Amino acid sequence: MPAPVTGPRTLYDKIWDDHVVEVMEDGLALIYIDRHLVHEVTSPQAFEGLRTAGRKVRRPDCTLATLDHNIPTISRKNYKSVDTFVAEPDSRAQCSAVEENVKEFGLTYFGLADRRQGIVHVIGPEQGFTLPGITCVCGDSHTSTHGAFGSLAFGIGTSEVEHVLATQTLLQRKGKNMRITVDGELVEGVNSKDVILHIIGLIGTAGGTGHVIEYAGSVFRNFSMEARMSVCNMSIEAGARAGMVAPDEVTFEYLRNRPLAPKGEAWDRAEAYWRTLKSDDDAKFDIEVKISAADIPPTVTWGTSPQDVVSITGSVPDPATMIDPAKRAATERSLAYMGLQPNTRIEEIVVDKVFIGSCTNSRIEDLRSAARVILAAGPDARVASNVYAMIVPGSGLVKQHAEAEGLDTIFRRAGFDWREAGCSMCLGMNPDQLAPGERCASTSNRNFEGRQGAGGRTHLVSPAMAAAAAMTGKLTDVRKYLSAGAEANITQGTKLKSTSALEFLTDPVLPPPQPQPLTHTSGASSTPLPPSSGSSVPKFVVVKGITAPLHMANVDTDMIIPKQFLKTLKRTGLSNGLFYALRFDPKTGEKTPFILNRAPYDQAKILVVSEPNFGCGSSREHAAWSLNDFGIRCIIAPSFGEIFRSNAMQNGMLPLALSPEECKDLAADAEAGVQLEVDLEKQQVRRDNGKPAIAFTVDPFRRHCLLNGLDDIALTLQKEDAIVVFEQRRTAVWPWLDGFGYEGNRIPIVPTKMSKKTEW
Ligand SMILES: CC(C)[C@H](C(=O)O)[C@@H](O)C(=O)O
Ligand code: SF4
Repeated sequence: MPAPVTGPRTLYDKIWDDHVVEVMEDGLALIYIDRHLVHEVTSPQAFEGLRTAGRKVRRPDCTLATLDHNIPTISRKNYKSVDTFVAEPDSRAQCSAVEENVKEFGLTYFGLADRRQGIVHVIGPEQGFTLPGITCVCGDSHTSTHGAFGSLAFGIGTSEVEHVLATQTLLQRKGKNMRITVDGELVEGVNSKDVILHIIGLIGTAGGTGHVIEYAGSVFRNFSMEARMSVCNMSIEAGARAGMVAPDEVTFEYLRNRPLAPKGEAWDRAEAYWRTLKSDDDAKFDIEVKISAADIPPTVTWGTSPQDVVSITGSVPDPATMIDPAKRAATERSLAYMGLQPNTRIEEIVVDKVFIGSCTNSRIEDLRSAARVILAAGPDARVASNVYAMIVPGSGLVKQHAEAEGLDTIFRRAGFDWREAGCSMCLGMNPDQLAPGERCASTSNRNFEGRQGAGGRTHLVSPAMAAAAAMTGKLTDVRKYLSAGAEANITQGTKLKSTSALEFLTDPVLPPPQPQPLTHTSGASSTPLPPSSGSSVPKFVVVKGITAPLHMANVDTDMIIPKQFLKTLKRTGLSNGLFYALRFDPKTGEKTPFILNRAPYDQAKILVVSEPNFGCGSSREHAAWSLNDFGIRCIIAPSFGEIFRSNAMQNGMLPLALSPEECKDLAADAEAGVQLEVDLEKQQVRRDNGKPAIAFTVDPFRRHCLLNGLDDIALTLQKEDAIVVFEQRRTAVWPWLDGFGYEGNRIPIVPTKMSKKTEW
């Protein structure tokens, strides 16, 4: 077991220590989860798992549900119900499933008729549901956003969602500490989005893997909460499951009087605790990165990974100048997908669409910053004739707030489409999508292939740069709009009212409703579900068979299973969707020569990836499910996206990290038709060509679970006594965390159903 930190501690160490329910022999810990956000894409199978096992939601008072990914962003003026409003049947089924689940399990829910509805990562902070010092999870990778409040917030897969719903805890191994310090003055036109894009460009999409990032230094101290959220949001794009900023006056000011934040004496107590939440002076970080603010330009992405960044004044990179063959091949592939020629000046790239929205940049400040650029361009500024530009506020309340400040008038007058809240074109699970070949300047966080629509091309930018691109029709240096003349335009133009968010946060805070047993009416009932993960985790002892090689770095989960396959209510039937864009020709639907389409690899049981960071990006457990459905039980790679890794193990699969040299060697063998035998019992990879076996080690607890087909929930339920003891202490030390909206809303804790004793 790793020695607990006894000397000076980091912020992460402190929050971790305050949440440990129990530590196992090998250092794995059961940690308590204070806040759980739920949305329609990653929760239906989890609730179904609870239902099948006859379990309840342990802490409805710590759980908040909404709809965000699948919903149309058209006007809700005539909104009556999800059934009539969400036209696409699979999206509708997921939304209806949430509506049934919140009733059946008695959860607080902000539905489409509620102005508090919005993207999970916007509404949590907005309501004061997110607080400093807490642990916060959601079946969504951008849960890292909430770390801006000095909380430990991270994305989880659907099996873990079920685990949290049932037990309010998670089994976790503590990560390492990384600190990124940005000091100095930012140059004009540079904001939080440029800062985080620059950081990802510097450390790479795997730079933070295995670490929790703390953002420190004068730049983050001077940032507003909105700006801190944009930075922490994209920690996952830097490979880190969580990012955080120590809470300070800015944090407290933002939270004071929010509906779900503590009030009165409880606030004073909470604030006193929150003030202790900072890294000690001599705390040890495993990695330190120091950046000078002056070195950060207005930044955009040119390629298909968030690390493909360049200054707005720069040019598209030239693969011919690259020595590393893997890097050269990846760049050539990205440029072909993006339809870009090497050395093209970035400011010459013409866009077709502009999207201002997403959990990165859809808050009031983001909208203000875009509006300011439009005002600076003068009263006659209009969206360029070649561009369709849309603005999608992050929540119904952000929308109302912006309208009260007159921002919608500025946008509409300039020709922007002003929409209702949701994830929208960030990933295009709803009708807001790019057509094949269309190019978009987007304030979202992912520029993966097909992310905003099959064949669509995404350039990630700040809201100010997006507004500038909308007006010129090209990627544009926003500094052009910040001259003295532009300043005069702003002061002479429409007078903006600055309004406090609190004016809109007036809805009463009610305790969660009583659970209501339901007769199912949605797709959830018409499509019978397979048993939950309950006790159905397959054992992994020895897997032997055809091994397919894959020579790609940073294979993201959008690539493993694209968005259109996330609308299922099941955990199975996804093999056709695996690597869909690579396996099927978009025009003819015919199979391509992709490795998994070719015999014998179409029967592969093992996948060997020669390059690092397999499964980065989104938390969709569908990535693991689709590989499993295809028949692949073991993936060998130099490194993995953390959420993917844990999702795979939750499904009885083995994600095996070997050295880059071993992976390259095994991939070359697989190319030559060599079959592998992965023996978890003996911790060996053997090959049938006589080369020596490769030894490996797997975390003892995980190995034990895989060998015996044990599921985490059953194991955790044996820890009921320890969980209750933790909850008693939590109520005594952090009383503001009990009860939805904390005050007078205490509800009895639902006792968890005990299961039969299973061995750890
Ligand atoms: C649908 C969800 C699993 C996913 C995520 O985890 O990130 C989505 O929000 C995304 O941005 O791709
Ligand atoms: S990244 Fe996009 S799709 Fe994912 S939660 Fe944020 S807005 Fe929604």
